Amino acid sequence: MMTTIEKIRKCGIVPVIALDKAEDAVPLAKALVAGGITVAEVTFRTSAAEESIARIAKEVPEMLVGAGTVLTIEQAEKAVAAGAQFIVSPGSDVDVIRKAKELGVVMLPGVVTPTEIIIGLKEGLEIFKFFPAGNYGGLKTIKALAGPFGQITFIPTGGIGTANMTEYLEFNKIEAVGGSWMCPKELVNAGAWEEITRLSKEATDIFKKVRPNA
Ligand SMILES: O=C(O)C(=O)C[C@H](O)[C@H](O)COP(=O)(O)O
Repeated sequence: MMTTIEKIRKCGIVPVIALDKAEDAVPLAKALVAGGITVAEVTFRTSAAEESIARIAKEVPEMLVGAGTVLTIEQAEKAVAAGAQFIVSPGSDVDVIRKAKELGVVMLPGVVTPTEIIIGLKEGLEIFKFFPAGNYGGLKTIKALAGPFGQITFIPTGGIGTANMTEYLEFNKIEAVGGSWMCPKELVNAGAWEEITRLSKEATDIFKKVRPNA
């Protein structure tokens, strides 16, 4: 069986999902899967997050579902109880990192500075979300961080899309790229599932071109 990280690596793309209605969770997950995306980060930015994670975990078993924007240990507990298999946070909080470990799920805390990376390393982590990637220097900054921190890898998120995902994926210290471009809120709220599948397929086609052996 593949581990959570192996699944993320194989998919190469982590869609960041914000759902206003839990009823949209399963159709959205199926639209992503139809376009080849088998990972989803459902953000705790909306109150529908918990129920959305539960529905995807139950009804779309081929999807690896995780929770995003997890800022507190309570959210981490709720996410994992609902079925989240990984936890993403925009930043690094030691309590949340430890809670994820205790709950036995992968934790991907957000970092942009060496100090934040050192905090994560101390907690035994090796994979970090680099967020918001575009605003903090993108690939150039990731390459600079990879110098002193040769043992770690990144999932950059923020400001990534079809136009620049290739340059990120060409760097071997990048596990996958994250973003919301294939499932923007307007399309989700409009129930534009076919368009989301089309955008997902476009992204997975680019990923496969850069990493044909993933
Ligand atoms: O909610 C979180 O925890 C986040 O980290 C934010 C998202 O990852 C970014 O908003 C995605 O960035 P875009 O693809 O530029 O929309």
